[in-house]
Amino acid sequence: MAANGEIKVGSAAGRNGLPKIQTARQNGICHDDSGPTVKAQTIDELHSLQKKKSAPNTPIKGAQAAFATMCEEDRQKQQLQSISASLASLTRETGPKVVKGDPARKSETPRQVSHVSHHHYFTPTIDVSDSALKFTHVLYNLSPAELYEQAIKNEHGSFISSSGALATLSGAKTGRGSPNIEMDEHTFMVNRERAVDYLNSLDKVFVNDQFLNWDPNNQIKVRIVSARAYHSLFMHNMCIRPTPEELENFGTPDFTIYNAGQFPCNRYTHYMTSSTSVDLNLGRREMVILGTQYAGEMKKGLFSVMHYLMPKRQILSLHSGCNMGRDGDVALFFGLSGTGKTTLSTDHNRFLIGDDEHCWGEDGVSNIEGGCYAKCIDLSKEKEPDIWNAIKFGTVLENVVFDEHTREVDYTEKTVTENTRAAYPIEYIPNAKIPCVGPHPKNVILLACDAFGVLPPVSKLNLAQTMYHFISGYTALVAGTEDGIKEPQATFSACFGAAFIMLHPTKYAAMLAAKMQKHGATGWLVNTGWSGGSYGSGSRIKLAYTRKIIDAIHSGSLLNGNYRKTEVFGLEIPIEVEGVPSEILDPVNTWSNKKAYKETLLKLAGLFKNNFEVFVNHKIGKDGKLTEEILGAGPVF
Ligand SMILES: Nc1ncnc2c1ncn2[C@@H]1O[C@H](COP(=O)(O)OP(=O)(O)O)[C@@H](O)[C@H]1O
Ligand SMILES: C=C(OP(=O)(O)O)C(=O)O
Ligand SMILES: [Ca+2]
Ligand SMILES: [Mn+2]
Repeated sequence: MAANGEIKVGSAAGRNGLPKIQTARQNGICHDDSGPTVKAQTIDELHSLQKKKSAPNTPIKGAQAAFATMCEEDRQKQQLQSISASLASLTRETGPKVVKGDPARKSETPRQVSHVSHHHYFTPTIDVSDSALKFTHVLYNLSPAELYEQAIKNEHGSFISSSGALATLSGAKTGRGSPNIEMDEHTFMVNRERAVDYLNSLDKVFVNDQFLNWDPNNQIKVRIVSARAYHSLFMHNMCIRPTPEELENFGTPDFTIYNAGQFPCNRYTHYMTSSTSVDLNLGRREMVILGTQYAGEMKKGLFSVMHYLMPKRQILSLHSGCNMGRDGDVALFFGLSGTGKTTLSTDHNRFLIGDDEHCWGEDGVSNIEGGCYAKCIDLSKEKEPDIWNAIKFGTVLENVVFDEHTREVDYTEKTVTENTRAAYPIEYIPNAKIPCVGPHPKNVILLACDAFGVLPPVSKLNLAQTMYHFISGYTALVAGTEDGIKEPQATFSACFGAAFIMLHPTKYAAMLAAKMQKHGATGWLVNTGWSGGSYGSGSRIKLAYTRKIIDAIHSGSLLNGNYRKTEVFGLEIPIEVEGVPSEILDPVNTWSNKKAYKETLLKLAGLFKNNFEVFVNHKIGKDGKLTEEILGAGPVF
């Protein structure tokens, strides 16, 4: 019998097969079977015992507890002042009265308020409007578990999937628009005030203080103020997560996002053509989101900021995935959305540095982000096991459809959108390279999903060709027409990221050329799109084949193979690649209608030529000869 009166469940089964319960006795008094008494007088106290205090909210350390408490109070005060300043509207000097914690957890609020007012900080003063008297509770850098609870309690369409991910809906917008950068200051301020007033009107806002860029010398501090737990968890996953110590010394952010995505912009405001607006102000180091809850806006908005800040330091910002082999060979994967950056950089045989946004500086490459944002449409465990396994507790799963009872996700479902996504911390990929930095790239792979089906599955590029295709930034998506007939639609997006670049495309191209030359990197063009015909008659190149091609690039075996040149685009294509049927390496072989092939090839060549027209009068870097070569590196017909 247990001395303290606990209940023991006996191993001997009773007559009905269930374990026999031995009720403990003390001093001959039979106790009830509710177990040891807890040190609580009320149910609230009992609940409070459940939770152990932890960093970063109360980092009280050992014998220095008293001292640490004082520092902690000061630190909290400073932090709240900083957040209040972030939320200040333009008509007031300070922001709302911010309080840490969830207003729903009533027991916390008075303690926090009295604790802070002791420091003469939360004494309400009559200000210009009633809104200034209002408290806004700040949920500061909550953990994924806390954010799950907030989302499930308060946000419609939030559920736990069978694998433990947080399934959410982004609302009416399920994809990205393009951000406004060239609007006037006044209009920005109108939108900023609208977003800030909206956020201040809420009982609680989420604040994330995090970092961007794994290169410690070029890291920036970002603050994200948002109204939804979904947005807070998304950024928790996508940005670099500070340690408790780093958070303690965070100070003032370098850049702040105000995400008021549930609230529309005012369409009577100058420049506003819809109720959606994503505005970047580099001078104020702020971004304002109104009218769209698509979380990708935040990540790509910050990426634009990096495209401005990094080149000023001679660091090239890249819209690319990046991984590294066991021998330290680094590859970059450029490409527009859906071309395979995330899929192909997530490679079980290599170390993942990042799937989407990188910097290339003096010492090598660094990932800007702390997480990945994978497309989930038609995701399969067999073809993409690492991404599949990353969809677990902590991961945000956007706009997917699942069984209402089992919460099993059907990744083939496009009912909400085709752009279903998973956002997870990079360490959810087993072979992530932490810290996410690596040496200078050896291979620069340009990905195009050519739905016309005329680009070869792989071509080796010289430097001029690499620049030509980098500046062109081609891919072809499949868009539905009014008739419902789907046909390929060419997209050209300079530097594979026209929406994010802040300088003229040739500036980034010149930097890339210089770095590739200096470090002896080889350029490749890989078509992850159609083979055997355009969309409709041909089919998408098997992922398994593309992986074999990529393997051959990494290993160096493709560099030393035999090549021949294609007509029109003048691309060097290999005669053979291990594990890939040789006949598919030249697309003409895969088309049964050779005339249709030639017509389609010339059609695409024409689109390339038209697109490049705007660049013909630009010099690329200081090298006049390279500029000439680049202009000659396009299709000839
Ligand atoms: N041959 C292929 N190569 C790369 N991706 C392919 C291929 N065939 C099909 N896919 C699919 O195309 C999508 C590529 O998307 P993703 O890797 O997220 O692109 P990005 O990161 O460039 O936006 C994935 O859903 C992937 O499964
Ligand atoms: C987040 C995005 O990036 P990608 O599709 O390149 O992964 C996006 O385009 O919305
Ligand atoms: Ca993209
Ligand atoms: Mn991606």
